[in-house]
Amino acid sequence: MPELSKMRKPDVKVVILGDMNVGKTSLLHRYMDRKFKDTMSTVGGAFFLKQWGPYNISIWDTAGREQFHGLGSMYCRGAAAAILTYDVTNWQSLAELEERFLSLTDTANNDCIYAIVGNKADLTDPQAQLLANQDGLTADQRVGDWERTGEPRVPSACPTPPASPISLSGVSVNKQVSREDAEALYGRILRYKGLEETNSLPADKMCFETSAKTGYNVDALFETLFDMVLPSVLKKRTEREGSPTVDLEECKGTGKRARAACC
Ligand SMILES: Nc1nc2c(ncn2[C@@H]2O[C@H](COP(=O)(O)OP(=O)(O)OP(=O)(O)O)[C@@H](O)[C@H]2O)c(=O)[nH]1
Ligand SMILES: [Mg+2]
Repeated sequence: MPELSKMRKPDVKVVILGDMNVGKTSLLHRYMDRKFKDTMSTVGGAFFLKQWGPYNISIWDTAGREQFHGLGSMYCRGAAAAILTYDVTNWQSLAELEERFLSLTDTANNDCIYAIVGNKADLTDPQAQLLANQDGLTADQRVGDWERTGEPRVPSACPTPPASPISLSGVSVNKQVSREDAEALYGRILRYKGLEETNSLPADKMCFETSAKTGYNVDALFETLFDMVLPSVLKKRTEREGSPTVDLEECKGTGKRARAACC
């Protein structure tokens, strides 16, 4: 792990928000460490550093618990992208994004981009679950939300756990939020921000369904966003260095899988 003191200041900031238990920390672990790990409910916030080509991206994980709500706008300050995360099996977690988390992004950059992410797709989507079976995960790693050990949590995914791992033929259980619901929320976010839909990134590109557990769509989420924030990175760097020109080719396709530091 690179020493933080030797690392350059991050060029751009991405923040992940959403209700407790939706899987924000798990998504970050899956992306950064390539693993689905046991998590503890986040206290305050934490950040990860990702090297993306020649740039450093800081990704801020936040706590979904109500008691840390006051810190949210601080974590969003200066963000170039916000990942608004819900749990596809929990309708309330989508509603909370609008009711509780959207206003926190008032401190983000004016040109901040927004992704709406429905996590835990492995619980509802055969394709997302299939990856788990192909991944060579152990039965232990495949256990669901409700069976994990560690700090007790209030399970929001399902009121009652299934008796056995969900079979591919029966995975459409408990899906409470459709893509259309997420896309409709994206439209409302644009309106809240005073943005025209026609001049903004389209909803179908900015709404993702992911599984931190199987890895489904996780790389696509982060890497699509990183590519989208590059103009913001370049603008910031130009402002900082006072350079009138930037080389857009410089940042394409290099070091995409570079290891990142986290703390
Ligand atoms: N089935 C399934 N469970 C998941 C997935 N992602 C996370 N979980 C489980 O959901 C629970 C909460 O995950 P976290 O990543 O800690 O959730 P969080 O959003 O960071 O929660 P806070 O830190 O409290 O805000 C844990 O039991 C995870 O194992 C997923 O993609 N699929
Ligand atoms: Mg967390």
